[in-house]
Amino acid sequence: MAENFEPLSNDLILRAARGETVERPPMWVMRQAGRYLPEYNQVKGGRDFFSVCRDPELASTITLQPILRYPNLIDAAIIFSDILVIPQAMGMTVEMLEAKGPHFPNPLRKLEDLSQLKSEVDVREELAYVFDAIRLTRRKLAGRVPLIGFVGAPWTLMSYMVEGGGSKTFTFVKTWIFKRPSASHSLLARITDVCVDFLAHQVLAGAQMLQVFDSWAGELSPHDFRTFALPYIRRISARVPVRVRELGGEPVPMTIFAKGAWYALDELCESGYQVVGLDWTHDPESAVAIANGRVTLQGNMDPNVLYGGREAITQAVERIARGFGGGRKGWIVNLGHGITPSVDPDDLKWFFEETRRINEASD
Ligand SMILES: Cc1c2[nH]c(c1CCC(=O)O)Cc1[nH]c(c(CCC(=O)O)c1C)Cc1[nH]c(c(CCC(=O)O)c1C)Cc1[nH]c(c(C)c1CCC(=O)O)C2
Repeated sequence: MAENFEPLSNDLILRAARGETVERPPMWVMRQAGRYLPEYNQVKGGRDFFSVCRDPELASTITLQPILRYPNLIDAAIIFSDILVIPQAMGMTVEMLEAKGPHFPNPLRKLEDLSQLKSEVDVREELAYVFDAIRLTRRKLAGRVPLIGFVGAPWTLMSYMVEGGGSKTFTFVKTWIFKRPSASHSLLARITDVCVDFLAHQVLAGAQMLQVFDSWAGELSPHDFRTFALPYIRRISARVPVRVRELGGEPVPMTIFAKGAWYALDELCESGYQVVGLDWTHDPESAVAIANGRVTLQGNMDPNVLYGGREAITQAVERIARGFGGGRKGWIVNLGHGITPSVDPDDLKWFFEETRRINEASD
């Protein structure tokens, strides 16, 4: 059963996601709890990344850090975790190497490698630590802002599982999809089942909005995106609300962020999500025209503008706010991808303050 938490004092992002006209556009940034924050580095210390994810007390503390540092500027928290907890729950070993990123010692290179995957994944048991972290975070947030849960999209997760980490060429995973399309579809379907169950249980634990990260969508041609990514993205949005109701909960708004899939914006607007995330390769004006009121858009300043200094940030924020038409309807402010580790937290504060100032001036 879902626990009773304090009512929200700020539900701006939920109203914006539902397509309502709001007093100002809500804002948060992807990876807002992370290495650019000295308080994150302090809490993490020398600890292993995934052991921090598995510790609900630490994970909830880190989730709240940006909310406490930027009071009244951020309109949502996102649970501190990682998209790679799913491959782990399915039976794979994933390590986070200092300064190198994720590493799978036994990636899925051959069909036989699939034998390391569990035939049945008990999400409630394997990922109980995420649900505990969500419950604890909701208690600590005490209704300040909604809490976002998330998952990696099947194509992105399959890429990591096959490549064994990040990649520049995606040769191994592309070998899979082009040489073994039918085995690829079965693997994507297995991953999708776990994603659906995981997202639904996050809602039952207290997640008030959900985001699906398809970080490697842009590596596929439009045709291959439609074949190997989009069907599973759609399956998730179709099944999660059904599964949430089955478990006795109420469905929540969902966001799809398919990085690099600018060519698929029209289809993403019809993929069953209330919010579509945009990376910085979109012109806000054209994206608004394509979306044409079907969804709320989220984004999309290039995170690297945060390295350009205050004047550059102000100019970008002004231009983007104009592009989204002032943002009283259909816009959630964010970056076009995650904030990177060397950003000065005061420059992010400037981004938030300038966004607030500009959107209030347009009243
Ligand atoms: C692709 C992906 C991953 N993880 C994630 C994605 C999708 C978003 C995207 O496209 O960037 C999602 C993610 N990872 C993390 C969050 C936490 C919540 C938040 O957004 O604040 C979220 C939402 C924490 C993290 N996940 C990771 C860190 C840094 C690890 C550390 O502290 O040592 C954090 C704070 C590690 C991670 N995890 C992953 C990579 C490639 C890396 C290493 C490189 C990097 O740091 O950017 C996989």
